[in-house]
Amino acid sequence: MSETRPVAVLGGGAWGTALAQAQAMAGREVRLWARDADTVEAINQRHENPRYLPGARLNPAVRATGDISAAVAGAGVVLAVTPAQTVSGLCEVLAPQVAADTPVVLCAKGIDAESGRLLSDIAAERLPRNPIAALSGPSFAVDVVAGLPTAVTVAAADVEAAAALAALISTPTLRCYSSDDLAGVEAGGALKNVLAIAAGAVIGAGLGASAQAALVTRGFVELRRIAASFGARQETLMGLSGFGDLFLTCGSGKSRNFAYGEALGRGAALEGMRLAEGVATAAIADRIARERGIDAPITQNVALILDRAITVREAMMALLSRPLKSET
Ligand SMILES: NC(=O)C1=CN([C@@H]2O[C@H](COP(=O)(O)OP(=O)(O)OC[C@H]3O[C@@H](n4cnc5c(N)ncnc54)[C@H](OP(=O)(O)O)[C@@H]3O)[C@@H](O)[C@H]2O)C=CC1
Ligand SMILES: O=C(CO)COP(=O)(O)O
Repeated sequence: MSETRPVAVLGGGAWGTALAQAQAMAGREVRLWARDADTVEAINQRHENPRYLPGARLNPAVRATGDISAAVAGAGVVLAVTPAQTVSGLCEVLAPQVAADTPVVLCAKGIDAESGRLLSDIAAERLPRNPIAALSGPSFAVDVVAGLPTAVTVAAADVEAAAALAALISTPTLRCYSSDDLAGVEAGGALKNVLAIAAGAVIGAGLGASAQAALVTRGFVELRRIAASFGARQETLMGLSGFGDLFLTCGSGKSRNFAYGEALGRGAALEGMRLAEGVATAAIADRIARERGIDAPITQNVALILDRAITVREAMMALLSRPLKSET
């Protein structure tokens, strides 16, 4: 793995653009693949991505292309940054284009809805010759694109590969810790989105900050149960990609998931709102919890709210009236 080879970023949305910007600001050669021709043009000609990060000025070293093979040719690392439910298809497209030894770092936060598997499982199947890693942690694209500091975790099954990748991707403002708990890092990042919807819904429905804190805390217990069923280690879930990201997204309207939940709670129209990853994850996490016999009532109620089977207030009443037990 050489530090002089370009970084390929696949996905011209908010997070792909922000990660490309972070790499460019650290002096690295960056090739950003976006499928939308207007986005490619805006980035190359005007150094901006008005559709996904309006107002952000991009480093001219971020070069975009609509040709995925050109983006990944000779790259030292590939960052895959399209939404979770597109990762399987992206890996299929990538397989014949990418060199066998090039690490592919998954940056989406979700669980594959069709199979109920973690994205790294899907990627390892589609790209059997490539080292697979995941990047997750508290990091709003709008913060990272502006060069504001944060820290995330880069995980891979092999501890040395994870450390080498973390060093490769780290920048002076994006500090990358490493972990060999791939399942823990991925599951924490995916499941916190469901709780961010719940937290936003509570605020939107006017149920107050105390309810928000209680719900997020009990939701974190569920997150840890469901993540454990994927093989996650508990200490990973207490770190940046678990608690850290939960803390960020469950308390800020800058979170797309929180904003989605908040609109739901207010009874506002959801049309025109951008995809919140937690919507798909709530349904699949609820299904997984049932199949595996895991008690996850908050996840279940978020899925019901998203299905319009129950209102936010009804969900809260249902949660409050469950049989009392000691806290675990
Ligand atoms: N936004 C954030 O702050 C953060 C997001 N993430 C995660 O990163 C992932 C991506 O999120 P984000 O960048 O915000 O999403 P956006 O909605 O901002 O952008 C999604 C991008 O993916 C592209 N895309 C969608 N489907 C496909 C496809 N099938 N093939 C190729 N490209 C596709 C879209 O292209 P087009 O414009 O043509 O539709 C768009 O460029 C999510 O899993 C999210 O949870 C993680 C950390 C921070
Ligand atoms: O994952 C994120 C920040 O770490 C972004 O969260 P949202 O997708 O809810 O905006």
